[in-house]
Order: sequence, then C-alpha cells, then structure tokens
Amino acid sequence: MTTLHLRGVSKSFGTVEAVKELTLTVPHQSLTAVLGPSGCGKTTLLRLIAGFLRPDAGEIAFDDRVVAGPSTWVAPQQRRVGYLPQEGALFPHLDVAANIGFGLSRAERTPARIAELLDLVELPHAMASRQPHELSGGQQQRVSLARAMAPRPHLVLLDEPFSALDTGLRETTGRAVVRALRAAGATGLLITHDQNEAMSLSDQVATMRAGRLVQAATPFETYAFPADAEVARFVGGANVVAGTADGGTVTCPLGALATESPVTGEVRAVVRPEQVELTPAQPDSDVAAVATVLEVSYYGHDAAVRLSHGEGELLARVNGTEVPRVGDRVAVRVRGPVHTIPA
Ligand SMILES: Nc1ncnc2c1ncn2[C@@H]1O[C@H](COP(=O)(O)OP(=O)(O)OP(=O)(O)O)[C@@H](O)[C@H]1O
Repeated sequence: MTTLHLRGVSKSFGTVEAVKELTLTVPHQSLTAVLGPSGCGKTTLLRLIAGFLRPDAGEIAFDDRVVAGPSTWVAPQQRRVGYLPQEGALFPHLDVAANIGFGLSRAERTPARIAELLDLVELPHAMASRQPHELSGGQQQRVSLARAMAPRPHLVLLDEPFSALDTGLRETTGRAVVRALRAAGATGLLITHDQNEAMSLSDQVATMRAGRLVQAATPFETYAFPADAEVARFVGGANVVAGTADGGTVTCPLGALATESPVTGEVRAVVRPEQVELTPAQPDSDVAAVATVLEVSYYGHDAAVRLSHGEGELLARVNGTEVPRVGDRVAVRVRGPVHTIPA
C-alpha cells in the first residue's frame, strides 16, 4: 500500500528538458497510465521513480518517505519497486519457476510461493517447469510480471509491457496484469503511447507533452473534458470547431450547441465523432449544417465517416446499420452538450 508523490520533478540531459516541474499523485492500489507521444519524457519519469536517475529538482516520495530530493537519496534496490519491461526480459536458460523466484532469497523461493505467483498472473502451475521459449508472448509477460511481484514491491512500474503483443493478446494480457496488480494490492504506473490501453486499463490517465504533465484525470474526464485540443485528439477522434459562446450555448458552423458548462466569448467546441448524427438531407430541411460524405470505414458494429463540411472536414461515428454512402448529402446534428476549450 503505497501512494506515489512527485512534486515539481525536473530532469534535463544537456539542453533537453526531458521532465519539467512535474507534479503528480498516484493513489495507493490504483493504476495510473502515463500517456504521451514518443520523446515526451515517459521513460525518464519512470527511471527517476525507480532510482536509475537523480532529479535535478523536486522530490519523489512513497507515502511520506522521500526517496529522492534535494537532500535525500534512496538507492534503487532499497525502494522496493517492481519493474515490468517491454519484452524479452526472461532469462532464456532458466525455467519459469527459476525466473519467477530469481529475486527471492532461497528461503522465500518455495514451490508454494511460486504457485501463489502463478495463480496471481493466472497461469497453470504446470507451467513452472517450462522454458521461456515454450511460452507465448502474452504468457512470457505474465511470468515477467510474476517475477516483478515476487518480492512484494510497494510500486510496480510497467514500461510499455504489451507493445510487442498483437491486438487481441494485448487486451487479454493487459486485463490479466491489471487483475494481478489489484489482487496484490499494488500501486502501478503504466507507460504507454497507446490511448486505448491507457483509457481502458487505468484509474487515472496522466497525459504528458514535451516533458510536462498536461492533464491528470480519470479516463472518463480525460475523454469528456480534455484540457486542450491536442489531448482531445490524442485520446480519440475529435472535431474542434471555433465558435462564440454566450453562457450555455456556442454558435458555430455546426449550429447552436449546448455547452456542458457556462462559458462566454470566443471558444473552440470539442465535438466527439459519436456526437455527430447524420440523416439524409431534405431540400427544405432547417438543420444548421449539411455535409457531403467523403469516405466511409466500416467496422461492423459501427463505421467512421469523413465528411466535407463548409471549408473543412468533419468526422462522425455512426451505428453499423445506418451507414451512408460516399457522395451522399447528409444533415448534421450534434447530440448532447459539448465541451469547450479556449480559442
Ligand atoms: N540518457 C539520455 N541522454 C540524453 N538525452 C536523453 C537521455 N534519455 C532521454 N533523453 C532525451 O529526453 C527526451 C525524453 O526521452 P524519453 O525516453 O523519456 O521519452 P519517451 O516519452 O519515453 O519516448 P519513447 O515513447 O520513444 O520511449 C528525449 O528528447 C530523449 O532524446
């Protein structure tokens, strides 16, 4: 049971400010996904927490125990941090049991403890005697997690652990890892550049850009109330439309849209594709917006539709049974209130 606190943490490499004045709390027994594009500082942040790097400024604490600060330094091996890397981390010449028990003392390395750890990661006990090359990629990652969890760490750092797995395996392994963390009562930090992974697995999404934390919020809040247009687009499709707000309504090329909170002046409305409703355009229709279908990507359960509208384009996500055709003229309505961000 550990709450992780980062307070004003900075780290530069020469002139590159990899992490800038980053403040974040990861509540105990929860999972925070650190999401951001390549080079935004995710790995540096993780290495600072593990103790492989010293911060230039700021403080890192596990509950009220400072592990890195201006006058404090706790060595990595004394931090009790578990680490789950990308792939290929198992010792190829050791069987599963020996891999899992690697960080344990001989007294702790009992068949009962190994069996408990296999249970934790939902692998059958019979796998204990297998060699790593006899396991699938997803099974290897579960063994790797069991090894990271073996010394009962305060905190588990997961460094893009599913990136080498294909989509289906990625999802099932991701869910299994989250269940294992919860069952062990561990606090986790998951580094990823995959927004679906971040949104579907975590309790909190910390979005980084150029070394800075842009937003830390629940997956729902990140999607529904993104801090800016870039976060909005990073966590899903978004139509960002300029307009003028007068309290509870924003007037824009898509019509007069209700806003989810009162706002006045020049703003940008974030309209999610699933909020865009398309119906066949009628000649005498009074809807504010009419658009032309440019492209349709059909997925069975739903379809993504790209439309030409006025000077720009619009994205819609429609039910798989109501798919328009390329070239159709459609009336556009926006469903539900919209989130606004500064112009
Ligand atoms: N040891 C180092 N020496 C010099 N520059 C570094 C070092 N480590 C990282 N950087 C730089 O710091 C910035 C942040 O890198 P970091 O690896 O933390 O990003 P990231 O978000 O993890 O990227 P990716 O998703 O590609 O792994 C980058 O500009 C990188 O080039």
